[in-house]
Amino acid sequence: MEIRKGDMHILIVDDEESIRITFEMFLKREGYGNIYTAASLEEALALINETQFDLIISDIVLEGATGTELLKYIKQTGVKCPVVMVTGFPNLDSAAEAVRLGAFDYISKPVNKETLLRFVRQAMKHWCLEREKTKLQRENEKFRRYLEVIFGSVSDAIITVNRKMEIIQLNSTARKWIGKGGGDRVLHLDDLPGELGKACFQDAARAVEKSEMVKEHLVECYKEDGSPRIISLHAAPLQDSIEEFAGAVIVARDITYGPPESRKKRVSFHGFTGSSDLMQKVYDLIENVGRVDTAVLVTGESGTGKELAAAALHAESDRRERSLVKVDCAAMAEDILESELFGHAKGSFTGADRDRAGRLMQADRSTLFLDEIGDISPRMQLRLLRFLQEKTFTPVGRDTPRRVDVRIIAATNVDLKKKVEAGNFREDLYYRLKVVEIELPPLRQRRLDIPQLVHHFLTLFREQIGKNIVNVSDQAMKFLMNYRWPGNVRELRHVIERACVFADSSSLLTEHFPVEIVTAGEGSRDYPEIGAIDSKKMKEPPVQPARSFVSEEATIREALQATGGNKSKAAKLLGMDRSTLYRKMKRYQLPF
Ligand SMILES: Nc1ncnc2c1ncn2[C@@H]1O[C@H](COP(=O)(O)OP(=O)(O)OP(=O)(O)O)[C@@H](O)[C@H]1O
Repeated sequence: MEIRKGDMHILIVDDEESIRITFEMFLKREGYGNIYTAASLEEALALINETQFDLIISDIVLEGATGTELLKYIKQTGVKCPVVMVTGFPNLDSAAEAVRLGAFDYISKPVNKETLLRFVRQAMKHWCLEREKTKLQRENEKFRRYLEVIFGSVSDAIITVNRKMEIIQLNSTARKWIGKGGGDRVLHLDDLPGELGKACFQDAARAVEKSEMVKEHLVECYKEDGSPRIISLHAAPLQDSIEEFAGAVIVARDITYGPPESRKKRVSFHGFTGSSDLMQKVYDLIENVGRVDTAVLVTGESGTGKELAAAALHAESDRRERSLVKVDCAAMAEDILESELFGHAKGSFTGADRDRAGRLMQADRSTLFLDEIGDISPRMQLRLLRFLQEKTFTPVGRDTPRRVDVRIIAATNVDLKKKVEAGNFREDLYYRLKVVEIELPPLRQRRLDIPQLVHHFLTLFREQIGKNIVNVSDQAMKFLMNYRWPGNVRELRHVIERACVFADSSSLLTEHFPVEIVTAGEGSRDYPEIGAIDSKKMKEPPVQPARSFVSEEATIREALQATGGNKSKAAKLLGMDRSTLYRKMKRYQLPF
């Protein structure tokens, strides 16, 4: 840590003016800057209190005082600065005392220019080294404190031992695991109790004796309360700064997979709302399966959130940077679906006036969501099976196959297994699609989610519609909780939207809900007070005559009539997806 001569602050203390002037001149000519002089001890102390000096040159005999008093003052006050004493005659005792009191060196009078400059150079060299040392010590201390904080705050247990397996350090987690107060008394790794202690000793011994790393050594042990715990141990040899072997460090991580109830419940997940146990399982499954590049079949009644699940699976996967591509298989006739999926060459059929890449191509390196997969024709089933087996497809009207990297997520609300059994769906395709199945539970099986969903949609529509609706009356909420919800969350969403449109106060009241919801609740078992719902005690309510199902065909007919056959408008009016409307029209054999 070099100091430039011109930047230095040097104090000359001498009661003889001629010496002060001579020394100052010698130093200034040599390029040293900021030279201060003091004629007495008092003057010197006053200057020392004001200025941080890099060097003090002081006569050992001052008028009415001594240079050693100056040294004592410097020592007592902790001022850091080398002091060179000038002795009038070579008195070894006073010189020795000066050095004992912390003087850097002493010069005997008479002092010529060369001697003075030589001493100044040496003192400066020493001062620079001192400053460098202090800086390094400060940095080391800072670093040590950081490490201490990290060491103490990590959830892993960390133990360091020396070559003799004596414990050098334990962090707070390690102390906790070892047991109450045990950490203070444990001095040797051999003293650690139980299976964990034994394993730590073995791994540390391997690290120390063979200088080997131990990775992911799994140990099954028990917590103080008797519950099982799985620990993953790592041990590594420790070497000090001169590469000498110093011992080992052991890091132990608790990887026990806690039972689901011990983990925090999620109230929402990728667009889903609901904290019921059934939905927690769905969230966990999506999270785990999302990352694996496998085909997934999402099942569940209409409106349970199958499309949301597909989007969540895509969002959890490494393909998330590219857009999810969706194909609604029920909404299209076979030929159209074929060219939609696989693409076509210009002129391959009437109306094919240009090349079309198709959704599979579009979904390359992404995910293709095939909604209503149960509705595809046998020919499409075969084409899809080939694609899943070979990862290649040939666009309509072309000869050369194309290879793409597409993850398939399919969804259905029909019982595909039954379709397979009835010979209406290929078994081989069924198993290809259903590598993993995610079943979304109907809303009536997770009524605990209803209040959360109601408030979720209330917030959404309040903002969209621009009304200040903040609440739902207890009576209305009870009806909502008692209803069977054949259309599941989608139906609930529409019911809340409709209620928000009708509401003219700050609350949604019974009168704002459709009559079938209010009457369906009558006579059925009441659920407990909203705030006191216990999901475990909740069972399915007695099956109601599903009013909305009884009149469904007629309602759809009416809606189609009212919209002049416009299926998009009819679907909107009915509060269902276009694909759902198509499926239902098929089911009731209504003309397309
Ligand atoms: N748990 C949920 N939380 C919030 N919104 C939900 C939830 N489940 C479904 N929804 C909403 O309900 C509507 C229907 O969901 P979605 O389209 O995913 O259902 P689906 O099972 O695919 O229906 P279908 O079988 O009729 O195609 C959407 O508006 C969706 O955002």
